[in-house]
Formats: sequence, C-alpha cells, structure tokens
Amino acid sequence: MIDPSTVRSPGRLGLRTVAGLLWRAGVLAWRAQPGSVLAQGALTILQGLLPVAAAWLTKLVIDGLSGDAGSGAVVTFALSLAAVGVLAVVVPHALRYAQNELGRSVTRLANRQLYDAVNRFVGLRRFEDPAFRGRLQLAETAGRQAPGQLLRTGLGVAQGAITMAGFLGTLLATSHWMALAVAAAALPTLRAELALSRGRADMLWQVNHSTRREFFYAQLLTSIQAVKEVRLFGLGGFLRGRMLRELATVHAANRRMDRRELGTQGLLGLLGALVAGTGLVWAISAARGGALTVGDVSVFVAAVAGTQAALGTIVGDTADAHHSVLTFDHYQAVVRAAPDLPLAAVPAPVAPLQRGIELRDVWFRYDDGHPWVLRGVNLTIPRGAAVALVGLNGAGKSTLVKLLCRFYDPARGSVHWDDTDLRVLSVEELRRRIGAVFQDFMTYELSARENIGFGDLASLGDEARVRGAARWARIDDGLASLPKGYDTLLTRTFFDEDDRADPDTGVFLSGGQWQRVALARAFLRDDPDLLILDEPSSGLDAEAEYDIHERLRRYRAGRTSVLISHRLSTVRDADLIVVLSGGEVVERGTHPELLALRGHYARLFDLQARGYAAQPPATVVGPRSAG
Ligand SMILES: Nc1ncnc2c1ncn2[C@@H]1O[C@H](COP(=O)(O)OP(=O)(O)OP(=O)(O)O)[C@@H](O)[C@H]1O
Repeated sequence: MIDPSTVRSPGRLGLRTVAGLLWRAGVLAWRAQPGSVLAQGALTILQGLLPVAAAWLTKLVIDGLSGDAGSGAVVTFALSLAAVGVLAVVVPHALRYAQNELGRSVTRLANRQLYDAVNRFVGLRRFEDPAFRGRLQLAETAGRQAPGQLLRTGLGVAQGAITMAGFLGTLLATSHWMALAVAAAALPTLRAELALSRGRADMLWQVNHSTRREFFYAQLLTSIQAVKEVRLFGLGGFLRGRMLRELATVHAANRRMDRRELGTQGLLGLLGALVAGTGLVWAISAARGGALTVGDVSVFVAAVAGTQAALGTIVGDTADAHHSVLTFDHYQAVVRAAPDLPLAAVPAPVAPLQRGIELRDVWFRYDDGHPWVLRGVNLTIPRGAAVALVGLNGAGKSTLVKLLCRFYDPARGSVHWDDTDLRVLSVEELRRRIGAVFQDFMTYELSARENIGFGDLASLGDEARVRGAARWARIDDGLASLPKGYDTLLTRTFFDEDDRADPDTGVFLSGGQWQRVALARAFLRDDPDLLILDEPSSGLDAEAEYDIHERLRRYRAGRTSVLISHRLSTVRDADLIVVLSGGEVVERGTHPELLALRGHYARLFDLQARGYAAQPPATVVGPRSAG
C-alpha cells in the first residue's frame, strides 16, 4: 500500500509502479464508461488508417491520370479519396465527443472515490500534515484528468503507431535506408521527451508548496473572513507582495523547464528536418533517373511527412501519458492511503453509557517532535455528572475533549467508554452518542435550516425539531424573521439557484447569533450520552449568557457533560471541576472544595470576582504580565 506520508519525488517511480498506475487508471476509465472506451478504440484505429489511405489513393489518382488506367477507375479512386477526406474531418470530432463524455464520467467516479477516501480518515492528523495536503491538492486535479488523459494519450500512441506502421511499410517499398533513418530518429526523440516529462513532474512537485501558498495569499486578499483585518491593518499590499513572490518562484521553475524544453525541441526539430530533407533530395533524383513515378514521389513525400507526424504524436502522447502517470500517483496515494487511526477489524458496538468515561494515564502530543500537551492525565467522568474543565490558555482542555471524540489516539495510556478502550469501538457509533459545540464551531455558508439540521441529518427536513432546537437556543424568532425564513442563506458569498431573481436575500449573522445557531445544532441531537461544550457562550451578551447557562445547567443535570469555560461563574454548579495546568490535572473537586484549597482555581476565581467588584484590583494583569 502506498504511504502518503512518504514524500517521494514522482519523477522517480519504478517501472513496476508505473505499470501498476497505468493499470489502475485503465480500470478507472473502463469502470467509468466502457462504451466510450470501446468507441474511442474503434475511432482511433480508423483515424490512424486514414492518412495512409489518403496517400495511397492520391498516388493511384496521379498515376491513373498520367498512365493508362481507365477513367472509371480514376473516378472511383477520386471518390474514395473524397470519402476519406470526409472521414478525416468527422472522425476527430466524434473522437473528441467520446473523450469529453468519458472525461465527465471519470471525473464523477474519481471524485467519488477520492472524497470517499477522505471521509475514511476518521481522525484529524492527515488534515494537519502539510505534505499530505500537498498530495491532496494534486490528487484533486490528477484524479479528474489523469485517467481520461491516459486513455486519450494511450490511444493517441496506438493511432500514431498504426499510421507509422502503414507509412513505414510504404517507405520500405521505396527505400529501406529511408525507412531505417526515419525509425532511428525516433529513439533519441522518445528518450528526450520522457526526460522532459519527468523533469516537469518533478518541478510541479517541488513548487507545490509555493503554489498552495500563492493560492492561500490570493484567497486572503478576497476572503470575506479576512477582509476586515486586511483593511484595518493595511495588509493588502503586503499580502499581494507575498503572493507575487510565491508566484515568481513558481514561474521561475516553469521558465527553467520551458527553456529546457525549447532547447531540446529545437534540436529534435533539426534532426527531423535533416532526415526529411535528405529523403526529398533522394526521391527527386530517383524520379529524374526514372526509378520512381510521379505518384511514387507523392506517396514517398507523404510517407516521410506522415511518419514524422505520427512519430511526433507517439512521442508527444507518450510524454503526456508519462506525466499523467506521475501525477496519477498522487491520486492513488490518497485513495489507497492507510487509515489515519488504527481501526479494529470488527469494531465493537457502542452501548449507552452506564458507568462513565475514564482517561487512564493519558499522554498526548500533536507530533513526535512537539512538546507533550497532556501528561499522564487520569480522570473519570461519571455517567450523569456535569464536569467542568478549567485552566489557562494552552493548558490542554480542548485537546482532552478531542481525545474523547477520538479525533486522535493517546500516545500512551487509554480512554475508556465504560471500561472499553475507544480504540476497539466503532468510531461512527461513538460519535453518534456525542453532542458537541466546539470552540471553533463551523459557520456553514448554507441556509439557516441546514446550519441547524447538520446536527442530526435525519432531522434536516423535520421543521418542528429544527425550530425546537432553535427555540432552545433562543434564535428561532431571529431566523424565522429572515427574508426567506429558515431557507435564508447565512452568507453573502453565494446565492441560491432559486434565488437568481433576487440574489440579495442572503444575510450575515452576528458572532453571538452564530453561537446560538451552533448551540441549536448541538441540541438537535436527541439526548446524547455525552455532551461537550467548549466555550459555548463566549460570544453571547451578558443576558443571553446568563439565560443560556441557566438552561444548560438544567439540561446538564443528570446528563453526562463536559463544559470548558474561562468564565468561572458558569462552572461553579458543576459536580466536578477539574483544573488543568501544563497538560496535568492539578486540582479537582467541587467549587467550595476548590475555593477552600486556595490553589489555582481559587486564585483565578478571585481574579475574576475582583474584576467585577467596584474597586479595581491592586495589580493589573495585562497580556504581558499574564505570560
Ligand atoms: N492541531 C494542533 N497541532 C499542534 N499543536 C496544537 C494543535 N492544537 C493545539 N495545539 C497545541 O496544544 C496545546 C494545548 O492546546 P488546547 O487547544 O488543548 O488548549 P486549551 O487549554 O483548550 O486552550 P484555550 O483555553 O486557549 O482554548 C497548545 O500549546 C497548542 O498550541
């Protein structure tokens, strides 16, 4: 299996790998549309034979006119030549139609396979790996284009070979030496073209990072999320400069490649002209000496030109096919990538939570070279308990809840759902039992209904449930009064197809309104076994925050939940408060117990309480002194 984390240069693939990739591309094209593959094959053979037929019919017409053939025969040859001419016009169009049809089918199939593969990555690691993201970007293009291109170029090679065989046969009949010279000139051409194509694939891989960064800066310059800061901080010129710098890197690499190509193609052209010129001189002198008829000279000239053109097609298409194979490697690497998290061969079903969730000596870091984020955490979240996680920025709170959802596995230790290690459970079932509002929740540029309905796809069309969840999050009135109610798009980047007549109906929501939508989405899921709330009210006004927390407090009573909040007034009612510091659990207990302990929690609580008191605190804790 290809490991996508191995960053190899695509230009260095072995023969066996290339053969394997060719086979898989062929299978993909065949599965996408076998009829079109067969039609292309038949049309290609026809197209390959047409130039040879035209050259021979021309010779027969010329010799018939200058010799003693009957006029009936000449007319037949001329009509056949006309028919070949018609076919020469029609066949390329029919071929292009078949190629486009196949291209569309392959794109659909390749996209389905690619995004199926992407959806199979149940964890987050692959999405945070720059090398993998680079492959993914190339795979998106290669998957769409490479199989169709490979078929087109493969058939192009076949067509060239048919034409060339026909003309070489013709040349052999007139001059063995000429046939040999034309065939010999093909070898250096083929070699040089393959080297060029490998060079281009290498170059594309090397500038992939710059290409992605250029795209990133270009997007920042127009992104609706970035537009405020870009304007306020005057970043426009700076970002444009960076974008152009990346573009210059990409262009420089392309230019180097273009120059190499120009030099090589010039030399190859010279070689071709030399062979053709020598042949022409020989044919004219042979005709003068009476060894060839005028028709022979005509078919000879057509054969030299036709062989060289066919050779050009073969060489060009082989180089293109070689390039497509190399880029198709990226597609295969993604589609055949191993799972990012080890999955049990037969995952155990996830039963409703009975006793609780337990972290046993959990150590975690985001990468081997990174510092530990969680250091030997032991923690039990009993069923039915409201647990609060508190601690300074970067203490590891969000990381801990990501492990509960099994977005990553611990490096050491384990997480248990009622004594069963999460690693043996079905990930999908586990996640169906969890409801969550993440700190960096999504704002989907879709309708209000979809933004809430995504919390439980089965309820997407259930108006009463969607509105019930929105009512719970106190956003129902706001959404119902939008121009198209719940069908209003919560974006002004796109407009609905149905909205073409009035594309101005999309709206922007405020930060707090978005947070309510995210809460409604989490609460659409029916009674989850575990509810995760990571800073669920940071964007709400004081009244709404109080109101939501009162509701959450009632909702959480008797349900298993983990709440992360920096506002300690909102966690004081929790059954268990856990204080994380530097990835370790440093305190745990109820609010009164932790206050009595006079430790981290009490210090943070005092600081916040003093912030609300009439008198300002003696020491001001600013960003610098807070550390
Ligand atoms: N995807 C990631 N890749 C690498 N490092 C990460 C990633 N996510 C978080 N970290 C690092 O892990 C540490 C803990 O982050 P985490 O988000 O868990 O902290 P937190 O306690 O939730 O902080 P906050 O209160 O600011 O939300 C931080 O040092 C952060 O830089």
